[in-house]
Amino acid sequence: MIDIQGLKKQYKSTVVLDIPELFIPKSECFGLVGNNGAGKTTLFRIILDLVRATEGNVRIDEEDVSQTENWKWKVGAYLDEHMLLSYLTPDEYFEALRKIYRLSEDDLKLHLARFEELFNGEILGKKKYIRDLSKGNLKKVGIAAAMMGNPEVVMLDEPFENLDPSSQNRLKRLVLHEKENSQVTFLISSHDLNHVTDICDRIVLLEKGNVIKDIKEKAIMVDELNAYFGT
Ligand SMILES: Nc1ncnc2c1ncn2[C@@H]1O[C@H](COP(=O)(O)OP(=O)(O)OP(=O)(O)O)[C@@H](O)[C@H]1O
Repeated sequence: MIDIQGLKKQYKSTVVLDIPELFIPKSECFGLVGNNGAGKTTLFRIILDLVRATEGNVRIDEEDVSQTENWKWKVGAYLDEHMLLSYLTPDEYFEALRKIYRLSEDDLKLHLARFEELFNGEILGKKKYIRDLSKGNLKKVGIAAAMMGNPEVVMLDEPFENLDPSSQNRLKRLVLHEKENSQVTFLISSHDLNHVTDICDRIVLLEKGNVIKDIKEKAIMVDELNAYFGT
């Protein structure tokens, strides 16, 4: 489904990402980990064509993301708050997305009902602008937005960061429920080794832009990562 070939990103003479080959099949819950500056966000930004690779390409269902547009309707993503419209309230924002995705009002209600527990009464009907939300609540809006319109791929950059412990567990349950009930392919970057290993089928570990581990066996994930990170 997502096929990465000969991917390299360079800023001046520094190579920040170098991935000869990486394939992420449909329905996989793919976890991406690595220390600060390892290249996780850069990889996500290249997949979304927010930055261009220096060499190589990313294909989603055979379509080169830097050359075509149709893949955009298959992908939902939340990388950071720049992806939100901060002058709207969350209700206005979801309504705007409803129109973009051509969903009915009932579809939107159904979608948002899935997030009721995660929103914890803090997001909807509050008449508070997105720009005034706490970091955790901003993240919740972004995640709910990324999952709108039945995307085939959902990309979340550090989704557990800034969430309180109950919200982290609620988000985990939400992703696990989605995994069980749909064919969505998740790409999740995280510094939280426990959460990411709990929900992901596979973990790729980046170090200085290189894939140094690609772990597909659930039983050894935690030990392998603890050994690497010294945790
Ligand atoms: N526009 C840019 N110009 C120069 N260097 C950049 C630019 N964007 C990213 N980098 C560099 O690319 C490298 C990878 O950064 P990236 O943000 O992808 O890492 P990350 O794994 O997401 O880190 P973190 O865990 O801290 O969020 C870093 O060394 C960063 O400084």
